[in-house]
Amino acid sequence: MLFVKMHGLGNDYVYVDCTKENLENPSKIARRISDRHFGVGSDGLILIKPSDTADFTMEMYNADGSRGEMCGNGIRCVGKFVYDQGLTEKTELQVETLAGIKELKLFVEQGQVQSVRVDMGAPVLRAADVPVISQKEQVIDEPIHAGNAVYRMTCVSMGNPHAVVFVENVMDLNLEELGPQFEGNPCFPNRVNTEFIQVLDENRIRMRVWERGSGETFACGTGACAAVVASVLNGFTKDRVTVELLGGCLEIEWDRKRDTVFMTGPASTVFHGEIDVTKLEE
Ligand SMILES: N[C@@H](CCC[C@H](N)C(=O)O)C(=O)O
Repeated sequence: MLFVKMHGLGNDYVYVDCTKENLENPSKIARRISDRHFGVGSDGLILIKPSDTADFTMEMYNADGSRGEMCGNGIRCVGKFVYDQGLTEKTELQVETLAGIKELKLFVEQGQVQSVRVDMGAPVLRAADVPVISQKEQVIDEPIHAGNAVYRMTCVSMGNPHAVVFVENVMDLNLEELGPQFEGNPCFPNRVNTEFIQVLDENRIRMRVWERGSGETFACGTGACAAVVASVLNGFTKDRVTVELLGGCLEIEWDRKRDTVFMTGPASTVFHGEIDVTKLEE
């Protein structure tokens, strides 16, 4: 299998051109290839496929082999991938995902993709649609028990489910312990991605993330969008916010008039490789 290892702010995936390759059992390959000791090492696997309704389809798998409906950092890399590989010459693209068709704009200078802006669509707040089990119509600043403590969360779907939790200092948290307590909490029927947010000022937040199916990652694009929506709803920030993640910064804007969220950030290639997937051990 030919692949390209890419990352968006350190949120790294193995990308496969499935307009050419045919992968059987991608969920199993995702688990094996993501292993950082016995595989390539990544937060998951992303397949680029043809689409009947858009320019391409993005199919994403977490490191545990589960399917993600959407991936913000991944979709920027898909834009760079199809442009760099000559699968398209377009700099404005539509990519089909399980969370609908997303529009990408590639900023290219001297043939190099510098950054990608994605229209991530409208945030979904209705609890049943996130999904999160609650008596409330929307979960905004509501309590949740995790471990021995009570946290307050705001739940947002960006096509995939997110719980956003505001804390004093994100660097003080033990995410290996805390993250799974949110991810596996019975109030989230589809599990959840959890963003821990420290508000720096009304234009800037700092975030660490525990991703459903992959654990702590260096960045999460859908998570950064959910975090900004939650920050606005809780009165902490304006609509345009710089999100500081472990791997760098994303610019997020919640356009309230059009009710859509724009995400802008980089996409990087690490290396090209070839692997015999039948020899990967689990
Ligand atoms: N890293 C991603 C999100 C990947 C999917 C997520 N773990 C899920 O299962 O929903 C991003 O950049 O958005």
